[in-house]
Amino acid sequence: MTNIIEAKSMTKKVALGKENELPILRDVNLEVKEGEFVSVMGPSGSGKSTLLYNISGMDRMTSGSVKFKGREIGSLKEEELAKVRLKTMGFIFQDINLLKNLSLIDNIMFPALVPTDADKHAVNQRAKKLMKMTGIEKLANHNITQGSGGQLQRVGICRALINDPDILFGDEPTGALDSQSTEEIMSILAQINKNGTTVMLVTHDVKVAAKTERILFMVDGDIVSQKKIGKFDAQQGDRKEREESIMKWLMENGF
Ligand SMILES: Nc1ncnc2c1ncn2[C@@H]1O[C@H](COP(=O)(O)OP(=O)(O)OP(=O)(O)O)[C@@H](O)[C@H]1O
Repeated sequence: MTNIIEAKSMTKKVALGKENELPILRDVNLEVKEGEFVSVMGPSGSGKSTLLYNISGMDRMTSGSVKFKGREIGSLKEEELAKVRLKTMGFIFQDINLLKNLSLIDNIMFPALVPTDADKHAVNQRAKKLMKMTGIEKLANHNITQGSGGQLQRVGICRALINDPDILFGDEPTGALDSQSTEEIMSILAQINKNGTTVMLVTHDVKVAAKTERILFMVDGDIVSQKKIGKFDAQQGDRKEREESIMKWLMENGF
């Protein structure tokens, strides 16, 4: 299978006062295959979010190489990079950041209406289809005060998918949700992945990681270990074994 992401010797340093630099990513190498469902775990402050932001071009790495679909993103100008992000990457976060003056469906449509020649009707149809897929079609004309956390995260997912991205990045997308909503969001993400979209999530939650197929473990700005567990299939009934094997592996890695 082709790599959608290939990162080599990626470093990120931030200035600490006038003369010191703090390394946040240290020589990270990473490959993600098209269609994979990957999660990133690790202690707080180990650089998980920074990794996600730097491979997606939301932040600029200090040195190294990141190829997205074979294209070096570090060499793209800001405007070109913004286009790549808008058209080929979707992002979901713990804080969903919806616009409060827009209805939920308008929030979802928003990223697709950035190009001035966008076909509004087609975008509206796609937004409705996504809302149906995530089970929130009845909330189209509601505003953000009228949805639960889980429902609003589904809105966030629909918004992230409106431009039909190749990859969906999530930074703790279930971090603020109860266990039932977390389950529902993970089922939706699994379905999206099954439909062909690559998914990469940062999570602290073993139950979330157990629904992904490969887990990366970060310590002090580098990926120090990884565990492949294969795609999750709810029918197989091995959820507990998956969670236990991840916990064991995390403990072996000193987590
Ligand atoms: N712009 C910045 N300036 C200074 N320090 C930063 C900056 N960005 C990140 N850091 C530091 O780099 C480290 C890694 O941050 P990051 O948010 O990537 O970690 P994380 O593993 O995602 O943590 P958490 O699980 O707590 O969200 C942290 O110590 C953080 O404080």
